[in-house]
Amino acid sequence: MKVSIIGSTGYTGFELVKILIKHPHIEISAVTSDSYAGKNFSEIYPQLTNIFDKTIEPNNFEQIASKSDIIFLCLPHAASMDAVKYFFVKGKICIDLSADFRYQDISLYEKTYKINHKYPELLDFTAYGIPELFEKNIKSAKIIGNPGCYPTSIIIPTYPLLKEGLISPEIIADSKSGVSGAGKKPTEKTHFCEVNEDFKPYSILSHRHESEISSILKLADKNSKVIFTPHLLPINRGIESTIYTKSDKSLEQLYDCLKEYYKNKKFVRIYENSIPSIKNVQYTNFIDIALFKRRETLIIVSCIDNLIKGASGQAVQNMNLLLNLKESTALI
Ligand SMILES: NC(=O)C1=CN([C@@H]2O[C@H](COP(=O)(O)OP(=O)(O)OC[C@H]3O[C@@H](n4cnc5c(N)ncnc54)[C@H](OP(=O)(O)O)[C@@H]3O)[C@@H](O)[C@H]2O)C=CC1
Ligand SMILES: CC(=O)N[C@@H](CCC(=O)OP(=O)(O)O)C(=O)O
Repeated sequence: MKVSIIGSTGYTGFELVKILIKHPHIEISAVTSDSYAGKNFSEIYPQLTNIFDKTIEPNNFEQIASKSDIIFLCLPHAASMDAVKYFFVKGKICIDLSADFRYQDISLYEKTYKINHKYPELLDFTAYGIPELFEKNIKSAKIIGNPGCYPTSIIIPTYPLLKEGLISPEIIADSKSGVSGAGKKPTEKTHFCEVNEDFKPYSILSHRHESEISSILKLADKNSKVIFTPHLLPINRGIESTIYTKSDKSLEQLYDCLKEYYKNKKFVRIYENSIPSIKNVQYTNFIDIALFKRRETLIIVSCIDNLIKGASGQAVQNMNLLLNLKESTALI
């Protein structure tokens, strides 16, 4: 299969290239960026010198469509919409890493992102891309709304417990992310001097991922309510989420539920005797989860690499499912 990566010069694009050059059934036919068109990809990422030296192309959708079966879109929110529409009409499969196709409820998307969705009719062909939970939908979709990084770390451990009615629907998620979560372009909030040697929450009670998490968890338990507080960690990559809720079930019952739900799911690792940490998942597609309980209070700890399980790794996992390949092809 031939794939193209639109917005390839950003962090998720770079990770996609590194994964897809190892994929036995994939050829990367184009990588794009308007700012770097004409340059060699390895000039931007010298780590790939003599490994992936393809010339970067401009975002000419007609040319890209003519040489691709699958398109990964690594563009900011709103910028993806027109591209997805174009490639969908041409019969291509789109895996969109932005938030533009993550919501089935258009008004919730529009309220959260404060933009109008131009193509609500495409949502009928779209699946939310957590392969461990929505395999059937993903396999028949034409467009994958690849999840946000924080939502991935929170939804995977809580969805089964909510669905089985084992925990309270009121969830508080306290998450910390490395700075690559904010993309390659530094801002006033993310440049080195602002982040280094500091640690703080941001977007308290107003982060856009709260509605994404809530909308998916409501599929498991319609009464679920989420409070989500993100923090910026002075590290490059990785997310740790500490999630609090109540449960009158034993720790063993809760573990049994997760172990049963994810028993054949390679990338979900349930720790019973260790505490997950970012270092254990960096550069991998794993999500590591552990549970702790005192009286009625349940604490769930989960860790992912925001750029792999939280973005590009999960995107390739979704592609593998769509192509009926082994889910873990090219991924560790
Ligand atoms: N970083 C992360 O951990 C995660 C990111 N995501 C999402 O994935 C997407 C990509 O993120 P990331 O790689 O971090 O972003 P980056 O900012 O690192 O890269 C963005 C890419 O998109 C291009 N681009 C930016 N604006 C436009 C535009 N208006 N039109 C066309 N191209 C544009 C840039 O091209 P140029 O070379 O021209 O600058 C660059 O190639 C985003 O939607 C992000 O929210 C999802 C999960 C996790
Ligand atoms: C550290 C940091 O800034 N993180 C980003 C989330 C990145 C991500 O996964 O999300 P999207 O694909 O929804 O952008 C943020 O808080 O906006």
